[in-house]
Amino acid sequence: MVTTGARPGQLDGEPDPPLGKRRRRALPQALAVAAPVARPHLPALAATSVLELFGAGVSLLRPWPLALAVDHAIAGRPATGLLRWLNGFSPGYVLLLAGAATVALSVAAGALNLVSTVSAQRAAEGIGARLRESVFEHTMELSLRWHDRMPSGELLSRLTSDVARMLAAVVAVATILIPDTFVLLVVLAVLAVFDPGLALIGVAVLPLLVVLAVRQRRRVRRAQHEARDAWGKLSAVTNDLLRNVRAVQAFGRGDRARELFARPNGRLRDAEVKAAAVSARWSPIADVVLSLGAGLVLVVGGRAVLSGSLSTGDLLVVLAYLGDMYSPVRSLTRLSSVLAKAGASAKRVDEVMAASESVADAPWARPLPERIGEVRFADVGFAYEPGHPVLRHFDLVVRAGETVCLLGPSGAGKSTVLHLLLRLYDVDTGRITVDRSDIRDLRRRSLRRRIAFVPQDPWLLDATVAENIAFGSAGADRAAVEEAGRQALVDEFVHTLPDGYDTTLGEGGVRLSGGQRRRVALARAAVSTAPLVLLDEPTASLDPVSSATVVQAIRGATADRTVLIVTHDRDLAAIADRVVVLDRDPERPDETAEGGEPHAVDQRPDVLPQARTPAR
Ligand SMILES: Nc1ncnc2c1ncn2[C@@H]1O[C@H](COP(=O)(O)OP(=O)(O)OP(=O)(O)O)[C@@H](O)[C@H]1O
Repeated sequence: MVTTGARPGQLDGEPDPPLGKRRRRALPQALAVAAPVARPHLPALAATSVLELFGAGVSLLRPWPLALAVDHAIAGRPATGLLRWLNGFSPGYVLLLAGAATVALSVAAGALNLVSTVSAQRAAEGIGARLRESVFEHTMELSLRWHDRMPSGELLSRLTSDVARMLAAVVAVATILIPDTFVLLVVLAVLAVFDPGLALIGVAVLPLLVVLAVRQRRRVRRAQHEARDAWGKLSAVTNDLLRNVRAVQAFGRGDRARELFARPNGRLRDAEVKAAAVSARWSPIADVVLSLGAGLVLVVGGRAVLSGSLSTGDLLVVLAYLGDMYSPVRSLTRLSSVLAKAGASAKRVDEVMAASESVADAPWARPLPERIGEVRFADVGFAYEPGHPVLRHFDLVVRAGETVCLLGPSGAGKSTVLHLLLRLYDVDTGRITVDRSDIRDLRRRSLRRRIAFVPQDPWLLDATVAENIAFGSAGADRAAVEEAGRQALVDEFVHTLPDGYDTTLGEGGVRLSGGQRRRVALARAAVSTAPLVLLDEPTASLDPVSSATVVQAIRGATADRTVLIVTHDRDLAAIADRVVVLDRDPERPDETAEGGEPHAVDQRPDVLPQARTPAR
């Protein structure tokens, strides 16, 4: 479980320092991000590496049947050492044995490779699932200010494709790094024992290769950074356009949407082409350098065969081992490219994981009791953007059991008042108290559990009507859901849906009308037994008859509860015990784009909106 916490002394809204100033290099960064979630899968990865080692060991035996066939069966040289027992057999039989051994070694190596690849993939998928879970959990804890800055499409691309690239690196490390390093070392040792001179000639090209590989890795990483960023931007734009497909079609602006899509799409194409070219350039370079070594061995070894100091079979074995050595060298340099890609992705995932802007619980935070009394905003100041205050010196008291209606012009900050009480954002100055306790000293979860909230844009999940209503209260059973549906007039339309309360609503509740969505959101509040109810324009987009019924329903559902309503609806305002106008103070200078600063004015509901009393 990855926990989120603000840096000591960090406030909500205080952004994290620029990444470059505090982050690690790409590879350690990849390890730092993946290590905590990879730990439980380390035994499986270790088992994979052991299987790969066996596979590599079997592969290393492959040249020997060839030498057997050439030297003993074809050239007629007597076998020595461990193979002396073959001398009693005919050349045909030795050839048969060599052929059978070649097949058997291939089958064994293939089987080991299959098992190890499946096992590595399984471990990697386990790590991936946990990593995605950790990143997701972390983002759920991050402040809305952070989410306001981070486009959801960009976040989605980090959560999915960047994590996938990191997994590719995990699999590659288990299946390439460890076994191939082993193969390389064994082949070097065998070559050194077998023919030290030829071995030295063969490996002389390796330092050059290492220098080139390091330079290549840097280039790949840079190109991959650009490509990953381009991916993120395209995802963000696509997500935005898809979410607004109705607006695009309604305004007939498919051309503009195509234009908006085409720009990041083109940039991604260019970035990917560049990244692919950088990666592709490597393969021929490595091959040329390696063939240089093999060519030298062929010349020097061939001369030794001609002079009789080396057998043809031995030269073939040296060349085969050089081939065996070059193959892991090639894959190790390719691995460096995979790691560079993973490093670029890890940086993007780490950027999310390292974000610590959260409306965090204070270490001393305590739970809020079940029953709550007075809610007070005292001299509250708040700005989404520095220098653009939305609320300043805002005071409001809502007593236990009271229904208070918040009125005011669009943009005055009414919804913001509700968001601050929910601690979706923290106040910049002043304080909000519940029963004299500053809400920053209370556990967020307990605070939010004591509040039923109907937002202005009802957020519905792609789930059934019943599941959407039950979202308002963790313990709600079917009977409670249907009762809440009855109270919020969901009953009126639910029977027209194909599966009633079990109808899936589609993304964002797209299968419902605006008014129907609002009723489902109201039912969410009705099903909750929270003592404090916050309603943001609950009767908007309802027809007058439904609105009147909903007003009555709200009355019934909120009896004995403390209610704060934001509305422009006079009928709804009439049920309030008190009306507070959140206005912009005309006597103060215009410091915001839209006018003066907002302040609260109490009014009696029956004299709306002319008469005003001084701010509380
Ligand atoms: N996430 C945000 N980031 C930056 N500014 C925001 C954000 N949300 C709201 N604002 C700004 O804060 C101001 C108050 O917004 P708020 O939604 O509280 O107004 P409101 O009184 O509820 O308006 P309405 O009656 O139109 O719903 C507006 O000027 C708005 O542009």
